[in-house]
Amino acid sequence: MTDFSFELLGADGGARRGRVTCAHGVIQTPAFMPVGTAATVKAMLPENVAATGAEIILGNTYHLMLRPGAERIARLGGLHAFMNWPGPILTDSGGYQVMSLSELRKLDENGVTFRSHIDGSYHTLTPERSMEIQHQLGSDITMCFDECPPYPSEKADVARATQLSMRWAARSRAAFVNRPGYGLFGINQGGVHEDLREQSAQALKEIGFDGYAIGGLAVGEGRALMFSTLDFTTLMLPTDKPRYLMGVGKPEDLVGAVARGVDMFDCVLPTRSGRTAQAFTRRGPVNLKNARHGDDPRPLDDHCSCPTCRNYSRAYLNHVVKAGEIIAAMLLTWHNLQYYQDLMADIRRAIESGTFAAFEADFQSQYGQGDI
Ligand SMILES: Nc1nc2cc3nc(NCCc4ccc(CCO)cc4)[nH]c3cc2c(=O)[nH]1
Ligand SMILES: [Zn+2]
Repeated sequence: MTDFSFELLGADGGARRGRVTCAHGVIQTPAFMPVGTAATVKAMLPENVAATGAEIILGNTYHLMLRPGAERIARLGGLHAFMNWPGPILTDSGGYQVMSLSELRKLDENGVTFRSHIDGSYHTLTPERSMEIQHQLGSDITMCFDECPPYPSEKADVARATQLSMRWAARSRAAFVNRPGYGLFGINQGGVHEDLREQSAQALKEIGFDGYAIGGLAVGEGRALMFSTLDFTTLMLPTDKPRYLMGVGKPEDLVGAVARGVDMFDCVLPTRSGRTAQAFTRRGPVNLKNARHGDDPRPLDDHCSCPTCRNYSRAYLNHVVKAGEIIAAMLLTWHNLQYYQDLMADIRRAIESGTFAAFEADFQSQYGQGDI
């Protein structure tokens, strides 16, 4: 079995081109991970997710522990077999989802106790339990158990949450089952504060991880503050390990974060938008509910090779969206995931050819022009 590894293949300014090797395959970076929260990338068959070019997907400890249960998935052969996704899977550790989805009961040094948003039953997550669940799922990349402070927060509370998260990172590392091909990522915290980010980066590097995520962002701070925080945070992290910006983001966020040294991303935006009639195109987002599409025979994006753009008109998409047809979610999700993967492929090619700065300028001039 090959070891978990990251190869830095090249760089262009702050942008990096790399390759992650793990048990279930190889991931070209910069990479975007479609979100498969409840063991499904919503409205997509796994083979069609792969057809978009996605090489790795994200799963969630929080959702799968509540339903159908981590032990049950383990008995059925693990998450890859269960959901029929043969490629790499990264799982988030649950802390962020507890805070954003459940009725929190208690957070203390040991972990969090909460009520399920599904049936109100009580559950506890600790670093040790989160590691056990992600092991039972069979994740290629396990995330440390952390606390993501909300935005805005008093600096003192960000400091408290950051220091707790670093103690939990050490407990996560100690509880993680080391296997060739399987990696554990630390999660840098510190809000928008350079000194707290530095303390967190030092603590994580002393423990030692296979990759370093940047947490605590995409929590409402806005793009400018996210980018200014990235400007100093990525430089604190090891250059020879993958850097993963959690929960990001819009196409403009991806391009700007790659420019600042980020290698991996995940976001629910392309899939959630696919279910709410929003489509991404190289000229910006398009709302298919808009009546102006009702007679438009053109495809969504004539540069896109996805089945939606090859076989359907905007008029048809407008119709099935307004009719609330299931095919609307299928076609728009497929297109959005293809758009995100094509954007990442274009980014990787631009870094390889040393033209990323021109790519970023061209992207910004075209995107957001509004749809014709
Ligand atoms: N373990 C851990 N996980 C995280 C997940 C995150 N996800 C985000 N942001 C997602 C924001 C987000 C939420 C919804 C939509 C679609 C509708 O607009 C898009 C983005 N920030 C995040 C921070 C953390 C973090 O520190 N630690
Ligand atoms: Zn398309």
